[in-house]
Amino acid sequence: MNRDKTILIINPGSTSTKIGIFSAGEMKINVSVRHDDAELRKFATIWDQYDYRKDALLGFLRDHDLAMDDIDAIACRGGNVRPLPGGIYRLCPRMIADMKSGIYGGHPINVGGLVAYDLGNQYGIPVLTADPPMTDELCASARYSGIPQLTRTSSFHALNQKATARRIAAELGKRYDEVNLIVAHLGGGISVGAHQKGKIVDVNNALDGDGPFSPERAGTLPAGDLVKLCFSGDYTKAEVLKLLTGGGGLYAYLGTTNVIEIEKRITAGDGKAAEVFEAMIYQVAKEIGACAAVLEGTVDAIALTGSLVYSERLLESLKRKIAFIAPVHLNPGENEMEALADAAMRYFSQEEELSVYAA
Ligand SMILES: Nc1ncnc2c1ncn2[C@@H]1O[C@H](COP(=O)(O)OP(=O)(O)O)[C@@H](O)[C@H]1O
Ligand SMILES: CCCC(=O)OP(=O)(O)O
Repeated sequence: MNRDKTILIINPGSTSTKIGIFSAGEMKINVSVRHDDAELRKFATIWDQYDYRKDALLGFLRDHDLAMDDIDAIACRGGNVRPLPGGIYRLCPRMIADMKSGIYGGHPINVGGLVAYDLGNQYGIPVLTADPPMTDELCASARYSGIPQLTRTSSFHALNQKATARRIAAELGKRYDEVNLIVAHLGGGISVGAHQKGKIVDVNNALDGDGPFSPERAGTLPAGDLVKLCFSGDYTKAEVLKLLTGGGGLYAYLGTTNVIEIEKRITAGDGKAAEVFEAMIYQVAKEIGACAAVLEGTVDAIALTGSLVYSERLLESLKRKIAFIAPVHLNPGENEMEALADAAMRYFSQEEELSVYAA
């Protein structure tokens, strides 16, 4: 193992930018810069966040007395590229063009990918990603929507889903490809995946109006009513898309994505906040139940991960609804930073070959 490499890890989420430094075989620094709703809402598109997210990164380096010349590689979580097998990829012009096209989704990880790519070019170092969000292992049935014009795709927290699943399998004393797991990533976006013997055979498209609603996303909507809303003349296409991603979910009902703030309101007796928060948990539980059916009832464990897992209120309610399915394992926060560092080290030690991005 090549232990002398220093890796800069960039992980922009919808409500945070996580930045890390992995060096001499361990994670030396791992910080999460939280972004205020008001701050992020100043930007009309995710691309307008380029300078903002880059400044957060360069500010982090300055604060820790680091310079880009100290860095051997950058590892980042994204972005939204065409559906691909899991693995380690080196960001390339085709990936960047696909991120910029917006065809595969518009999430700040694209901006993070571009910031990383530009810095990589400027300093002549590789920029890597691993198990990006479009990692696609869906089974044939999962691709059907109900009309041939629309195909279900996977766009989700693939990196954390896989890393968490491997960790839970190890806790069970088994290999990942020996177990059936349900993993719920509960963060700014929510994804619930059915992992069958090492493959994520079904998962909601966490970005684009599918699955449970989340702090900032609408999740699945009543289709007929959505069509009427689109044609009502009251909304532009961009406004409707914003309702699905960014302006949906807890934000739409309560005006904030900040769950710590929402919990304070609930404790202070805010009945609406309590009802909306409970509705989100209810939808997550339903999605977990659906994954149990996909796995035909053979579920070794359910893993709950993401920052919402720090909420005792959420855990108490969610566990009550799902504990009958399988033992519930908690993994609050995420494993993304370590997973990206591990991938970069596997690249340097040539333990794993780079996957090639399809033309
Ligand atoms: N200690 C905590 N307790 C409850 N909720 C939290 C806590 N910390 C963060 N959150 C909530 O978790 C969500 C962000 O989750 P995170 O996994 O960090 O996602 P993202 O990558 O989307 O930024 C936000 O809604 C935030 O308010
Ligand atoms: C494309 C899915 C990635 C995602 O939704 O990440 P966050 O929940 O961190 O915004």
